[in-house]
Amino acid sequence: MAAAGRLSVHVRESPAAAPRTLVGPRRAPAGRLSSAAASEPAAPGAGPAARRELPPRLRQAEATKRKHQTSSEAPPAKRRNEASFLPARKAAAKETQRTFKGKAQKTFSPKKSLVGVTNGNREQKLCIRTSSLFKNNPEIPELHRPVVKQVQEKVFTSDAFHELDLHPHLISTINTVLNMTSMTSVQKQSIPALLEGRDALVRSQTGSGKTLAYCIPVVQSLQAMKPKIQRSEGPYALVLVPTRELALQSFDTVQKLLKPFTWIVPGVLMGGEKRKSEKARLRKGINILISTPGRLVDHIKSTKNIHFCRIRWLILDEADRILDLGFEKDITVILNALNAECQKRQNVLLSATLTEGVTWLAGISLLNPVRISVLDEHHGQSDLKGRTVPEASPLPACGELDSFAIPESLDQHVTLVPSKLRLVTLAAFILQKCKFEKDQKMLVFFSSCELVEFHYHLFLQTLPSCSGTLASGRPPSASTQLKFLRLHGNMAQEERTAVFQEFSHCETGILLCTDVAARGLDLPQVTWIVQYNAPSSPAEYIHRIGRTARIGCHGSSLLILAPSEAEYVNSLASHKINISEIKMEDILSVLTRDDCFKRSRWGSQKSRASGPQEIRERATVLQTVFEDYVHSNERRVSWAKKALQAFIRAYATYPRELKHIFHVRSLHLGHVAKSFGLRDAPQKLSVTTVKRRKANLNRPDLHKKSHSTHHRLAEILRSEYSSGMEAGIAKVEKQNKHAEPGSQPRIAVCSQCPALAVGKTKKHFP
Ligand SMILES: Nc1ncnc2c1ncn2[C@@H]1O[C@H](COP(=O)(O)OP(=O)(O)OP(=O)(O)O)[C@@H](O)[C@H]1O
Repeated sequence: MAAAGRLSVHVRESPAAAPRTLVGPRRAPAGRLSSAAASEPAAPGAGPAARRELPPRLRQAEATKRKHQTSSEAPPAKRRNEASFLPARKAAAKETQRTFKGKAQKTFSPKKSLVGVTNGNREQKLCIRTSSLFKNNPEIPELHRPVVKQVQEKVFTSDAFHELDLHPHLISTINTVLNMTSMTSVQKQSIPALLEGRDALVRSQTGSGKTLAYCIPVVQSLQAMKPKIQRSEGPYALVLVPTRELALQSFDTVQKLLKPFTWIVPGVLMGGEKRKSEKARLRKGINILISTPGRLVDHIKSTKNIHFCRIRWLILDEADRILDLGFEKDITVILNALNAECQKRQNVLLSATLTEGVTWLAGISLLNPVRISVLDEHHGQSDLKGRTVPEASPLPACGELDSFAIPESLDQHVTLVPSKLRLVTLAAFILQKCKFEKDQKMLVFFSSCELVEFHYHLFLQTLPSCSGTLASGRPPSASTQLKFLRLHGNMAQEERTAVFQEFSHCETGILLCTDVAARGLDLPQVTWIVQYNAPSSPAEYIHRIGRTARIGCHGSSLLILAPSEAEYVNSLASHKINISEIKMEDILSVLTRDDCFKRSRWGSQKSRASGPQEIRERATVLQTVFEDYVHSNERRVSWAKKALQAFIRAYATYPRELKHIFHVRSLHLGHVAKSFGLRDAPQKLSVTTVKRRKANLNRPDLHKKSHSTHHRLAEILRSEYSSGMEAGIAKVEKQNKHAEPGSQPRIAVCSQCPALAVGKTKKHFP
């Protein structure tokens, strides 16, 4: 049952097949989702009395829909007036209509595309029905992309590590074990400042070497302590990171640096492991402790052998995420525990994105901090000579909060795709890059665990079977075989770690993931980042795309937006993020390179379509592959519906400042359903939070609107960044792991951390 104030989406089945328009007090356009459901919508298939209660315009829409009942098409949806922010691309739109405008539903037989159909009976399965993908779509607006000058940083310096005053063994480890000689800009600025004993707030672009920027000073200072550190003395340095994978990665780096200093013991606490064995390791002693906040809180509360009296360093990597929603209670507990035991330590906050949260914490927590920000001197904000910004300006200037540095060698793209075509466009893009191009490694970001699971199984079961004959007649080579992996917060830890390792080491592959992979992960040779669901903030956009183009390498990104979301490009531009457009048609055109998407009409006759018509037909064949898979049994249909619900749930959690772009009311349920391989929109989908909120209008105590939004967002984040100790989750994870592809996934609802009996501390640090 959903907790009060939390979004829940209810789907009630009804025998009628036609998609429903939901009716609420604030009426949505026909076919669009209305989140306000105070007046109960007339049920599909409900009697005439119920229908009579609909306003005349909607009654008409209902009638039109009944006419369309055999197709999954909702009646033509009236577009919202998008001209206010982007004038319609009239000429181009006409062209699109001319070339892509579909006829009504057609009958055809997709060649070699029927999932679960063996070669023998494949040809017999004719007359598969797929409604038109290219009909009644909203116009794709012309993207008047403002060209902005991106903030850029210089990654490398010509200065070598041996120029620093470090232990010779540490320098030789950096040179020989890590294979590094010159410092990056952020390392050149941070290492000396931290070795002076200063607190610091460090910002530099993704993939610029921030991990070593704090690890080297920590190791240098701890190895120099006299008398030598004893393992049994416990933690001298505490490193907090938001995810388990990042904890593992940072642990790996620290371990390498400690090779010559065997008396210093590093350790990682990250959930997923048995609490008992972590307790045992803590008892033996860990000197550099790397942990996720949730897991550390669990130990603070339950492990006697954890103490912080010798802590000299506190590092918050990805500080803005750690201080963000969902972690604030954990951080409060940790800081209170630290402050109770140790009085003097060095505090370091690092991130590629400096947000208000970090600034606030820096303001109250860092003592006489140095701010290190690597920015291009051409922008007049730089300090590339290696100087650090003096105490007089420890915090960033206001304007700096709004723009982020982006790796110079990162090409960013956006494509506008109507909802119905999203799934085929994503699949075509994956095929284009990972089947027809060599050595591509791709990350695809989704908004929730359920979406990752759904698309993972769907693509795993369908796309490799589409890798039949290329248009050239050649069979695909082994190197063009598609390898799908997935990573999200609801997976069992062993599987998460295995996937992380596998994707790190493989040369090609497609990792479908949630934001659990957005922060800090250093996955080698990633060439493409695809954002299938837009991120909830520009900072998250930066971190997601930052998984490619690291440390001076080249990389590309693609953001997939619905036409109604086009304004998001302007929103990114206001943060100095520059994106160029790729046309959806150009992505779909790759399907003409693969003969398994060739359509044959009525069994044998090949389609003679060419150009845009051929692309349209092949996209329809691919959509049919997906729909066949989803509709091949009831469990898969219900699974797709759950994924659709999860999508809408996540869509409802965009922050207020983005609601004018991403609002559930602008979603067309029938069209969105197609992007989940559903032929019909689920019946009576209602988002009951709004209803509940309405009902609470007379309850001033429940008026904390922003709190409930925060709470929902925190719940979602928490499911991604959980400590791994939540009761019951392990069981669900295990069941999911062994679930049959396409079977009903059990969705673990990660509970909030139990209420913590610690009040908010005003001053956390000495
Ligand atoms: N001086 C250096 N020379 C060569 N490679 C380096 C150097 N410093 C770091 N690297 C490599 O650069 C990559 C990125 O480093 P790191 O993960 O620390 O970046 P980051 O700034 O923390 O990124 P993010 O903001 O995404 O967390 C790693 O593979 C690391 O080994």
